[in-house]
Amino acid sequence: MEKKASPINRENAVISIRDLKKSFGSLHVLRGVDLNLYQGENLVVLGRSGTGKSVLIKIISGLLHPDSGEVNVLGLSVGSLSDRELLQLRLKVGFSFQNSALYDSMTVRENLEFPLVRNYRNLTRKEIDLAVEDVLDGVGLSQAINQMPSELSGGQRKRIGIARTLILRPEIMLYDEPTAGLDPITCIDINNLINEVQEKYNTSAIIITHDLTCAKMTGDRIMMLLDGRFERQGTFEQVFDTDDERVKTFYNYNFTD
Ligand SMILES: Nc1ncnc2c1ncn2[C@@H]1O[C@H](COP(=O)(O)OP(=O)(O)OP(=O)(O)O)[C@@H](O)[C@H]1O
Repeated sequence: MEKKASPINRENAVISIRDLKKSFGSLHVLRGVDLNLYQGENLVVLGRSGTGKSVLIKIISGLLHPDSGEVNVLGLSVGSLSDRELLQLRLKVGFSFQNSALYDSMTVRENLEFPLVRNYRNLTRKEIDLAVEDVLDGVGLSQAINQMPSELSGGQRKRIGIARTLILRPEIMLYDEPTAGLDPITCIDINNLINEVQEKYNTSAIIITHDLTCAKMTGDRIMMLLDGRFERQGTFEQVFDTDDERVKTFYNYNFTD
């Protein structure tokens, strides 16, 4: 169940965030967040529902604007980019959505082609086919190429959703609740896939979750959002080795290992 060590370059932070704040009216969601994601690292962001995990990754990908603070992604300050520069950056930062975001009226092949054709207009038919076949093989679903999303299981849809993000060969993957709504065995399959993606595609990743098995299996490092800040971070054991009642409650209600 423990994650095996990955080659991580701690000299190179692909994402660095300093004193990030974000409120919605009187709701102060992020109250001074600091974070470094190192090249090659799987970083798990844990937190109870509503603590601002999704807000954080939306800010990283430029979908939401922070109130204050510095957000640096692949050497670029996200807040100062033009719309065009932001689109270019988003090609390198893959966002794997909670609901897989597949188009129901398209086959698996068409779903995978879509981001490629939209972003790279000069590709040949052969290049597109090869990219689709490669990424499907990468997520272990070559046989599903002509199926419709409605014919797939929840776990398979999740895999195709990840493949659709991977087809653009992002340097960074942002996984929003990758195991939400899946049975425990399928969760383990998806956790293994996240680790395989890290290894095979050399991605750095932020994995947003409140699933502690997912955190333990996929995280090289874990950061826990508590009251709008990262108050605990380290290995799984380090994060939970505490008398802090907020952390103990989270552990006791979640973990059934
Ligand atoms: N665009 C928005 N406008 C107003 N409030 C928002 C907006 N986006 C998020 N919020 C609020 O910010 C808080 C944090 O939301 P967020 O979706 O980041 O939580 P989360 O930690 O991802 O929770 P979950 O695990 O349930 O997805 C919530 O109270 C939410 O209602």
